[in-house]
Amino acid sequence: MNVSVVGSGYVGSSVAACFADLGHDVVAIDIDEDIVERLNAGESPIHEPGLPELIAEHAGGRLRATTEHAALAETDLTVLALQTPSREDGSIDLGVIEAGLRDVGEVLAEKEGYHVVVVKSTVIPGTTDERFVPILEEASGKTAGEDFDVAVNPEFQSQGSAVDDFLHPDKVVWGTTGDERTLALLEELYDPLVTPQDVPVVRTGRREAEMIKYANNVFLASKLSVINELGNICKQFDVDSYEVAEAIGLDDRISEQFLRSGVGWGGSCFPKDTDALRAAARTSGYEPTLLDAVVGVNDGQPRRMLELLDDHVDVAGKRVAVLGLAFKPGTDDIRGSRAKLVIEGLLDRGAEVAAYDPTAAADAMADLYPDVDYVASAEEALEGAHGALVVTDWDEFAALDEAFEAMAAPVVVDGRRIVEPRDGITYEGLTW
Ligand SMILES: NC(=O)C1=CN([C@@H]2O[C@H](COP(=O)(O)OP(=O)(O)OC[C@H]3O[C@@H](n4cnc5c(N)ncnc54)[C@H](O)[C@@H]3O)[C@@H](O)[C@H]2O)C=CC1
Ligand SMILES: O=C(O)[C@H]1O[C@H](OP(=O)(O)OP(=O)(O)OC[C@H]2O[C@@H](n3ccc(=O)[nH]c3=O)[C@H](O)[C@@H]2O)[C@H](O)[C@@H](O)[C@@H]1O
Repeated sequence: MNVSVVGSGYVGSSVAACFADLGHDVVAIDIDEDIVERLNAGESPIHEPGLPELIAEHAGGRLRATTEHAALAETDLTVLALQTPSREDGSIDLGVIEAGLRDVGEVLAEKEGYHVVVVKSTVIPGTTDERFVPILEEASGKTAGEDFDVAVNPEFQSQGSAVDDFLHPDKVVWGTTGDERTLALLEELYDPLVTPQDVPVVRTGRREAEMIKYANNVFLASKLSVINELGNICKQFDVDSYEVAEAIGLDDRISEQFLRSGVGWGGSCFPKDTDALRAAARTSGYEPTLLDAVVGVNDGQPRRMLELLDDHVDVAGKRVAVLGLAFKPGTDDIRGSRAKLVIEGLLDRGAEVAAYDPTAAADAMADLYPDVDYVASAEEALEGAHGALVVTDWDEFAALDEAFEAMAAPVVVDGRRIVEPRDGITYEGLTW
């Protein structure tokens, strides 16, 4: 089928390439000319394993990109993958997505035939019913449910494994009003994915689909804060929290996944989604006390890391290595990265920070912290350092060995349990 994807960032570019790979003709629309040029040149606009290969294979064939929203008129269905960032107070900022919806609505005004707009962005329950549908009706002059429809289809892919997650999902969620034409188009869109793998499809209402996305992310973030708090308590009692996690993970009701404790969860979504849901809950008159604590524990982890370093060295005026800047391995994204709090803590202490990440994450970090020395290798960061803080679990940090010998004071505080303790270094695990 002919599909348009509006927004070709982290989600949109992988979703567009994956739908093309599933056999659809896809046009990716973005206002960023650089992204459009790269996609049309067969290049990935982001660092994401497997994505360059898919884009190279389909660009110029089933995948094309444009800055012109008018292209969506030639498609049956438009997937919206626009950003929904946080405002200062943590609440969701709908400015970009609402502007994008107006662009879409203006094209729908001219289009003949039924069209479905699929909201893939993460939005607070009720947003599609109460804000998006009226915007589309006003911009198009048409009636939802008659001339066009809006469905909610949240995305559960993780950065660093987005392509694999998209092509092998645990579930697919379709929030609709129950309109048969809309469901038929969603079935056609997802059939090449769900039928061969028998993927569970959750057919639900739009508000429920919106909430399912938050519940999924906030539950996982909460699970991490629980294991981080347990890890902090383990450290007090000289207990290895990873042994504890391995044992409790054998209980199917707990499950082994998302039990890696350490410097905490970051990323483009866990922080913004927990904040947005807390803010929305408060506005609705409900105090989300547990979720407040979930965020509180998370914010405390980088501080604990710095305090562990303080126990061994006074870092004022000394070089300290920060290993890893991306919020997780497999991505160059620094949104919500714990490295920011770690760097800020070190700069506050008057340390000279030498930071390394294997991806282009350093370029983005340099805009925020220009005084940090961004170096080209972990070895270079460690050379002459009076301490090393391991923030991202990149595999290459596990392979570091003799590099620690070049440190001026070999104190390693590991926030991800990626470095092996060894003779010659003072090793502190954050939660073990
Ligand atoms: N990043 C992730 O892994 C995941 C993100 N999500 C959700 O998906 C949504 C998108 O997130 P990201 O892809 O990370 O955002 P992003 O910021 O990487 O991408 C958004 C893209 O939309 C483009 N854009 C902005 N206005 C436009 C317009 N009017 N017309 C066309 N393009 C426009 C921007 O240039 C940008 O390339 C968010 O709601 C997020 O919460 C959901 C699951 C995973
Ligand atoms: O809405 C989103 O954007 C996405 O958010 C997360 O995906 P993502 O943030 O890309 O990556 P995760 O693997 O979930 O990691 C998030 C953070 O948790 C941390 N984490 C993860 C797992 C773990 O055991 N311990 C741990 O500290 C990671 O280091 C990272 O900082 C969810 O896992 C996806 O399902 C969701 O679609």
